[in-house]
Amino acid sequence: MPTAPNLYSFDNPTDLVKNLRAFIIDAQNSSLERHDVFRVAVSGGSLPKTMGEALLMKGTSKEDTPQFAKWEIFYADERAVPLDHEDSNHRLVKEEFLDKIPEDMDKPTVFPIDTKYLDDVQEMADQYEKTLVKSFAARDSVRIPMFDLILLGCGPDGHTCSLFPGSPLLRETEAWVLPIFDSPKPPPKRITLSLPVASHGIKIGYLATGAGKKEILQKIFDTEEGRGLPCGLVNEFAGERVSWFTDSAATEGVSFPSRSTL
Ligand SMILES: O=C(O)[C@H](O)[C@@H](O)[C@H](O)[C@H](O)COP(=O)(O)O
Repeated sequence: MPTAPNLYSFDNPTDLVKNLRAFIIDAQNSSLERHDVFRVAVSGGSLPKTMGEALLMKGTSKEDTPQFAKWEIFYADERAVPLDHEDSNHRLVKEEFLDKIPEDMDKPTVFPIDTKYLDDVQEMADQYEKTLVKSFAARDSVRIPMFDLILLGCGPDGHTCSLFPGSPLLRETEAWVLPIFDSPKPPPKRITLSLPVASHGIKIGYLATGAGKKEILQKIFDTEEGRGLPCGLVNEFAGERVSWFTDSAATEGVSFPSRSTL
């Protein structure tokens, strides 16, 4: 029986960024000890900017420094648009993080979508799944890929990745990557990790800050209905493997009992 997710609520953005960094570096260090590679999946939204802020701070020791040469970055969800399009999650990650990595540091290996398949999102999802198979199955022969870290956001309706409330995609048990043709959040065509993969990370970090997240966090943590929303399902399946990085504006009124700081 999984134990409850961790909900960290910070009073100021600097503390949140520092703690998010510690969480990511800790996940990196234990992954490198285990298999000498750090496989991370990231979402879009507000996450890439904060992730950039967290990882571009100077480290104080080797243990406190990102070893980017060993990082493999995948997309937890991506919009079916060119990589330099304003809606592209890859563009966001590139501008907010990758392009800002100092010259004297190594660069992560990044796996963007193949834009050959922009007009065929089913094929795009299948091809992205093949990219995962190459990285995971060859090394680990796994049924469900287990990312070392999955960094996600939470939409105002409780969606996560591009898994939206009520979507039949939430029932998927086999595929690793799924196409979306009619996303309620634009743009409509996307690909996303399936729920089993999104909730299978060794560590899962959520970023949800600001008063705009207050109602949905209350719902997810305090109501039965919220526990059935995509973010609530990740909480339920992954339990203590999930850590929420939030601020006081977002958690005001949440009565979740194990609220704490790192
Ligand atoms: O590409 C996307 O649309 C995202 O991956 C999506 O799942 C996002 O993470 C949430 O909508 C939260 O977004 P914010 O962090 O901007 O609220």
